[in-house]
Amino acid sequence: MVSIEIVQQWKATKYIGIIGLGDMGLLYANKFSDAGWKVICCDREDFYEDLKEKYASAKFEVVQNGHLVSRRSDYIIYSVEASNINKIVEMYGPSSKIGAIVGGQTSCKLPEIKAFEQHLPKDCNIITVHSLHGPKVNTEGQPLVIINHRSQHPESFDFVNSVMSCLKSKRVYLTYEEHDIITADTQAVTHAAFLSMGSAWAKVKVYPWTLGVNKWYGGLENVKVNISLRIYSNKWHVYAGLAITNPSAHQQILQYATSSTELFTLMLDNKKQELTERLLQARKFVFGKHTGLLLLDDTLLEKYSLSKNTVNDDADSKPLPNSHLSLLAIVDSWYQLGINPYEHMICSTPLFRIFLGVSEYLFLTPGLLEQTIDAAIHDQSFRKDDLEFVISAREWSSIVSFSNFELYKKQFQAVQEFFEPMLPEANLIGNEMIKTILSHSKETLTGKY
Ligand SMILES: NC(=O)C1=CN([C@@H]2O[C@H](COP(=O)(O)OP(=O)(O)OC[C@H]3O[C@@H](n4cnc5c(N)ncnc54)[C@H](OP(=O)(O)O)[C@@H]3O)[C@@H](O)[C@H]2O)C=CC1
Ligand SMILES: O=C(O)C(=O)Cc1ccc(O)cc1
Repeated sequence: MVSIEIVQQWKATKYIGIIGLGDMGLLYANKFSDAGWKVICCDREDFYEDLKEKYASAKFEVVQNGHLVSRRSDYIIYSVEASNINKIVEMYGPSSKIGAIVGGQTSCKLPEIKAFEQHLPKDCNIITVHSLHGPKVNTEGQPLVIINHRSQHPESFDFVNSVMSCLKSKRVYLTYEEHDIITADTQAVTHAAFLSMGSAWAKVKVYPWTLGVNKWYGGLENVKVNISLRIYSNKWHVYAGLAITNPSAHQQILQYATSSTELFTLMLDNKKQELTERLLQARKFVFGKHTGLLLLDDTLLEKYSLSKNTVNDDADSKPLPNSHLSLLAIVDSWYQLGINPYEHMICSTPLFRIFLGVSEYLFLTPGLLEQTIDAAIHDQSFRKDDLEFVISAREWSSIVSFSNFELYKKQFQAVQEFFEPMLPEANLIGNEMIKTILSHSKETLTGKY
């Protein structure tokens, strides 16, 4: 433990540098400077005049470029696009102050660490971080991974911990290899599922919340819509970077596409028994040891609908049972890959916890899985949508496997455009939903895992 006096001394004498003043860079710049640290930031040199004006009254300083940040900062954090990390570290890394600590915020650590090892002077320490949440989520209590990769002095690690403590996040100490495997299991596959739902809806040109109480109605459906739109309201490069640059993520996303295809084929072939046996095995593997309360419940989520309809408006129509292929496929994927998702809870994002919560609800609510399998086999209402979903899951998997950033961007932005008019409202409702879920699941999460 470092004494308060030492921390005060560090705050008075040391500088934190942030290269990349986008969403996450700005979050850190505000948090650190509010906590009394001296912070120097930059974004692209072309933006300097605008940024200087925009942040004239901020507590942090804006300078022209990464060279100027690097030569003055004792801890330098690269908060830039994952696909550009090598190029940007190559550019500014050699300007790092002698003995500086260097880290980054990119979501996959292998390319970041490689860039640091290749381009930083040998006297630099490498201690990198990853906040496992988006820029608008309260940092308090969320997981923050800290990777102490190369440090000459124990003090460097204490220093980074002192800086990060103002986020009040739950610090998790891992190697970069552990980090990348876990985030492939959690983040990458979660995004693949919700990206596939969104592109399937965009392809059939359906805003699912507009179909009255017949289809996609109720708590689980609200989660699918809200999270999918939340992802599409973000920047494509965040999702592309974390999936494409992480080799472990390719396998996970491919398995998700394969599970979706195979389960859908069993539905088409009317193989109810085979489908049931496969899903029961998956349930036993993933949820077999589950005890206590569920992470989420359907009624909690009922009110977060974008739909203006209520069941009373349309008393004659009954919601059609969904096959929930997207949720069946994730549990099957975990089973096929031998992944216990609860083991990753310490290092999970809000979206992953919600995805696990709704899957848990589907598999553990008495009778619901059986009812879902029945609908999947006998009810054709979601067949066309499921087909589009399978195609989309396979498309995303191919794009990621071929590491095609351009196609990723094109596909992402086409869907984004389709949902554009709804994104602001969806985000408001989605934020409320996430807040409720997170506060509801806090005790369950910390108590159980
Ligand atoms: N958004 C999220 O939810 C999270 C993101 N991350 C990771 O954090 C990193 C940053 O993400 P985020 O803040 O969302 O992305 P942003 O696009 O908002 O921020 C990145 C910023 O870096 C700037 N930049 C590009 N090149 C340079 C350069 N040479 N010098 C200085 N600045 C430069 C970009 O400018 P320009 O736009 O012009 O290229 C942009 O403003 C990514 O690696 C992402 O994966 C991690 C956790 C959560
Ligand atoms: O919670 C999620 O999965 C998000 O979508 C936000 C996010 C994006 C990238 C990260 O590296 C961490 C969190």
